[in-house]
Amino acid sequence: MAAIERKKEHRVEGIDQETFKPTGKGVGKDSGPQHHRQPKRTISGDIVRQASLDAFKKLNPVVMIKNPVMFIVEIGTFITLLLCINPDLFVASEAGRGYNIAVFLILLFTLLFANFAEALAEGRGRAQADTLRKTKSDTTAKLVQKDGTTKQVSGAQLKKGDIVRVEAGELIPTDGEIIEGLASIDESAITGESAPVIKEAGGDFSSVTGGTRVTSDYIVIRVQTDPGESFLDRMISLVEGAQRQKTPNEIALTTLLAVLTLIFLIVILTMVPMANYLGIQLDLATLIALLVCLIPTTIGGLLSAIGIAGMDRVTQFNVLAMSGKAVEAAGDIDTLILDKTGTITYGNRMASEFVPVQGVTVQEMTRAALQASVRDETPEGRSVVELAGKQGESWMEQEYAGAENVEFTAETRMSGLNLGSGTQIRKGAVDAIKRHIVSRSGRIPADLDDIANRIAKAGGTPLAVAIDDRIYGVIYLKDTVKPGLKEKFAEMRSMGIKTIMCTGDNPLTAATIALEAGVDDFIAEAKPEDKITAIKKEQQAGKLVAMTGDGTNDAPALAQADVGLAMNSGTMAAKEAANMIDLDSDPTKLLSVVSIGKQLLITRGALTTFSISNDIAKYFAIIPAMFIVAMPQLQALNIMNLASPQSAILSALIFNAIIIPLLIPIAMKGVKYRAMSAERLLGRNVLIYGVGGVIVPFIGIKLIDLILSGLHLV
Ligand SMILES: Nc1ncnc2c1ncn2[C@@H]1O[C@H](COP(=O)(O)OP(=O)(O)OP(=O)(O)O)[C@@H](O)[C@H]1O
Ligand SMILES: [K+]
Ligand SMILES: [Mg+2]
Repeated sequence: MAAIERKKEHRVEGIDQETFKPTGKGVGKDSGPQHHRQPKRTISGDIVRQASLDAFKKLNPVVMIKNPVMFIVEIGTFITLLLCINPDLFVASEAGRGYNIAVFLILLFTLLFANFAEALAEGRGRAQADTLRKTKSDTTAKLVQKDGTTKQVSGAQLKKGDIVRVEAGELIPTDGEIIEGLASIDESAITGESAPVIKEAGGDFSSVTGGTRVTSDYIVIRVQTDPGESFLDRMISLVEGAQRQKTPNEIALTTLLAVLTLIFLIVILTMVPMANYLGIQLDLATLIALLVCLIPTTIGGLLSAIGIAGMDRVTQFNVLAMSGKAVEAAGDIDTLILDKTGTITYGNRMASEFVPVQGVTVQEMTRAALQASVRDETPEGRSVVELAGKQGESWMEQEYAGAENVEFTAETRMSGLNLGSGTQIRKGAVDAIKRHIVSRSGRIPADLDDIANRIAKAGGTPLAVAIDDRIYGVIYLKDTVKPGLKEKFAEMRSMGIKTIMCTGDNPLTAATIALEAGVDDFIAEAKPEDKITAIKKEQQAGKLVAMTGDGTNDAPALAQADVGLAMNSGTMAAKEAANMIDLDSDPTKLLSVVSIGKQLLITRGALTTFSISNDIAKYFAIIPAMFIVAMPQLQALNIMNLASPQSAILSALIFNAIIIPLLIPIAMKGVKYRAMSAERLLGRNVLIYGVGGVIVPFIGIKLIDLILSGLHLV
């Protein structure tokens, strides 16, 4: 009935079966021009203007206090502002008003630069959120009512459970599951991919996303989310950073920086009585300048920009990360577990041959396969009905009147019908059917295993067909491995990541596909709980585990994994359980996410190293300047030979401020990451950012001092 008619309609529409590859986009190098990634978002003038404004707004102390290092700078800025008004406000001071104003302005810019970095990182996401919001613009929907008629309602009113009809050319109003129909859908608003995908009721490709457009045929969907909770809503709040929370790593680093700040504060406070004892009058603006130079303002000012930019980079790869924590975890992944069908292969397993066992004719086998599949709404089931139809086999609705449908589950790995007459028709994984037949004391045909093995060795999925206690033969389901996987998995191996394919299919098919795809290991005949067990086993061995999958049966495992990457082509359940969604449905995308995660961790480490090693030069600039008048023997320390004590302090403070915007590009783009061992990477970065952090400020401060004194400003 409906199934066959739909298939016909679909052929009339001229959709070639060859192109019926719902997930076959953006994979590997071979995808070529077919794949249209979103244009790389650059920083526009608008974003810069908005970020400059936001930099001032973020001066609000209530916002600032979340960043302890910069909050201390803000207090210092406020005190120097008071000193500009009255230099002798707290203690009598010899510093002139001009000096106080200079310190105040440099401190103010230090704050603004740090705020600007954060606002700039946020700005790109916000621009993308605005674009997405346009997609969400008021849609109307055809709500299907109880009596079957439709009524126009606003898309914003739709609730979970509502039934909506969407025709060709219309926007899908919100997320749902197709319950009737098959259509090609343009998902470019969300994925940036312009080639339409085909979605249909039943199976793993039945979920549709609000904001995408039906381009042919029609579909009837059951709404799956309440207002404000759709995928598009979540995507908007994600890219705009509304839900951004500090990751555990970030919190740890913020705490460490706060402790460092406190230590320097104590050191500076104890300097005052010491200096008094030596008869040196330290002036307040200088003490504040010294404190600000020594506390880790560089990393303190760039920390949140680094995190935001990392998330943004993931989005640029067309991956939605639900949390920064997941991105960081990706940077440390040891094991990757992948689902087979729909992840490693395209997932449109299609019946390609009916192979009868000895004593059964091809026609009998074809008929048995058709009977076992007439009510099977999965893509596998439909493809059986279609192939049988092509071979001239037909069936009558009345033959099945009163038949009970046995739906496919990943647990039983079988599907079929129980006829009113008591006849049981089944098809399913060969071992499952064998068990079923043995339990009914039936006979296993001698050539069954040979047929199944031949199909499995070719990488196909064999499905045995049985009526009552007799096995008729095997359906050959063909599926194609996505191109370019082998190279990507090899790259993962070189990064020390182990790949394991976990499939419900038999061991032989699994072995063939595993070899073809180039994974390190595989687990066959896995039920959903076996996938979780596999993940837990790795986790108990202290490994961080990533899982990619697309099916409803993958959802629990996606939730258990440290990084769960769902294919956008998959079910809503999988997408909800995962903490990342790949809009291109490319399992090797995890490689890019791993690189971005590592890059994020490395960038944060590198800039922290740089920030702290900067202090050495600042000591040499400031300490002699403060004490040299009273203690000429400190002259030995005055290796930088700066123009005057005031010039030394201002130069160090200016360097401290402008290093923040100078490092914004690195914070945003991330430190260059190459696939190499963790130790070598660490060594390399300590060398560059540690040694660089010592040398650069010596040069920078000296240069600023030369300019200031050259211009007779100090
Ligand atoms: N519609 C169906 N009717 C009967 N049996 C099926 C059907 N679809 C799949 N099977 C059988 O059940 C097995 C497991 O199902 P399924 O492929 O969904 O598992 P899985 O764990 O998602 O693994 P993967 O997606 O990696 O192949 C299949 O290998 C096949 O033998
Ligand atoms: K500093
Ligand atoms: Mg699956």
